Amino acid sequence: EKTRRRRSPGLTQWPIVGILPAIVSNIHRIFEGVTGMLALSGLNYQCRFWFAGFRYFITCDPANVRHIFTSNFENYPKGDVFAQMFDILGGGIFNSDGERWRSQRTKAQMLMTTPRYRAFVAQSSLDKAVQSVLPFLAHVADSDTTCDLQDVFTRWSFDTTCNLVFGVDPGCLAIGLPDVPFARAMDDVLRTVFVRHIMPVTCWKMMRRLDVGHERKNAAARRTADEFVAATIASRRAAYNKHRADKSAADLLSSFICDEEIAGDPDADVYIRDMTMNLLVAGRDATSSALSWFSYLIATNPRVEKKLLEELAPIAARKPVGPNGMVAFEAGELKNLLYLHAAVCECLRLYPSLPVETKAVAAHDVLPSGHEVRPGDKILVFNYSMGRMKRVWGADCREFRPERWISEDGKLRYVPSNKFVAFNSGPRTCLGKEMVLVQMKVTVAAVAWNFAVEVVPGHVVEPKLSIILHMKNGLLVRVKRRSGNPAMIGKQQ
Ligand code: HEM
Repeated sequence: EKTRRRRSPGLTQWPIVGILPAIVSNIHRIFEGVTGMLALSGLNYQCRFWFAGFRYFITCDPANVRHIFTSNFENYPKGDVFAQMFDILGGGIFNSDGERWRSQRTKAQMLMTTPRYRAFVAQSSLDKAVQSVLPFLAHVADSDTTCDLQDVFTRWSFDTTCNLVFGVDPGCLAIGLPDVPFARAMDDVLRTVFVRHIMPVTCWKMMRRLDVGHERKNAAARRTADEFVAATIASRRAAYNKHRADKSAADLLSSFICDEEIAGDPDADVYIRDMTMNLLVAGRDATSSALSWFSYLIATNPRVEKKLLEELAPIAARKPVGPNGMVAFEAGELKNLLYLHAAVCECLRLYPSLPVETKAVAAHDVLPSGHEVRPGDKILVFNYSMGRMKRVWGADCREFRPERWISEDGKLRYVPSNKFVAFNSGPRTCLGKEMVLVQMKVTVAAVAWNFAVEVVPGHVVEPKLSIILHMKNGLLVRVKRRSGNPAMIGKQQ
């Protein structure tokens, strides 16, 4: 086992410096490198950086995931270093542990599961598909040019998330693709967070103090982002104070402002700032990553595309064709489509938007795999690798095969969340999961039904080195309008 580990095609282990040289030389393919290493080392890998005095435990073992995220949840907080790296999130839900996290989660969950909010998500997803996504792609198709679909979905996601969280659509996905300072500021902030992940803490803190490099850009970006959020909160509060009786707005900011418990908090504005900023960060990049990988997978798997269109055909046949010759589907119409649901899950299994999750260790513990962890250790759960383990998903684990989610009797197969980790597992499971599934289904169904998407030949699609699983070179595609005739299923015009 030791010899195999040392010769791992993933990352080689050296005396004293451990896998550090391998990480540095494989940084461009770190996700695949770690996956190869975990496959050879039995799903878990412990490495020590003796000279730096800290230890990492890397895992994609479902038994350990259950233990860390659920059974012994209290022992594995996010930790202080996480909160320092993500300082943009303030004291919000992502950055908090213990009671502060629990109370925010309860509040956010309560507001995000009301029938009114669900209806708002469903309607705004449809509106955005009809008013922005389809017209934009029609423009690209008619002008016979290429476009970066990842950029399209990042803009879509920013507009959609801003609308759901702040009740404002900044219009990033307008034809002409305008520059939106708030969106650019958020990109700069998240780039800095990634750099902080791979740089020693003392080093980036020093750069922050000296206001140089990424940290300088980050400080300016944070000012832009904070000003936008503060101004939006102030104007909504003013509007609420003026028309106190009107509580019709369904966006989350309005719900926070109307909430009497929050209003009684002397730090209500800080609470609302942190909460909305966290939801914005949570929603924006994860959803755009998922939509980009889904489009890539559909474009390169004609068999799956055909089955998806066959499932949509009976619904499309009952619907009137829009004035622009296109058809969009409502969330309620897509809710029970099994193959569509399976394809979305299968995409997130192979391309989880958060490829890695980090946890701290509060007290000494022995994991189900037998490995010991101690306070000060850092745990890295490799969601990306979990979907690529034969021991977990079988010999065809690298294939995009939605059928694996469907049982022999044609029902959705139950898969535990410690094996399908895209939305996290246990008490910190993603709060946006149901909402994202609605948004994704409405968007991908509209795109797939109306357009054939082809990746530009020679364009290299590979993961970017980032905390979010974006594509390094974007997703350069050509789109062609399809006939609205279901008989044309799967055929490009
Ligand atoms: C495809 C899209 C998405 C994926 C794959 C995803 C996945 C995840 C994952 C893996 C976590 C755990 C992160 C961690 O603990 O570090 C998480 C947490 C969370 N997600 Fe999502 N997410 C998505 C979209 C959204 C959206 C649109 C929202 C709402 C606007 C949202 C709200 C949250 C919140 C509030 C948490 C924190 C939960 C907690 O700590 O208790 N997510 N999500």
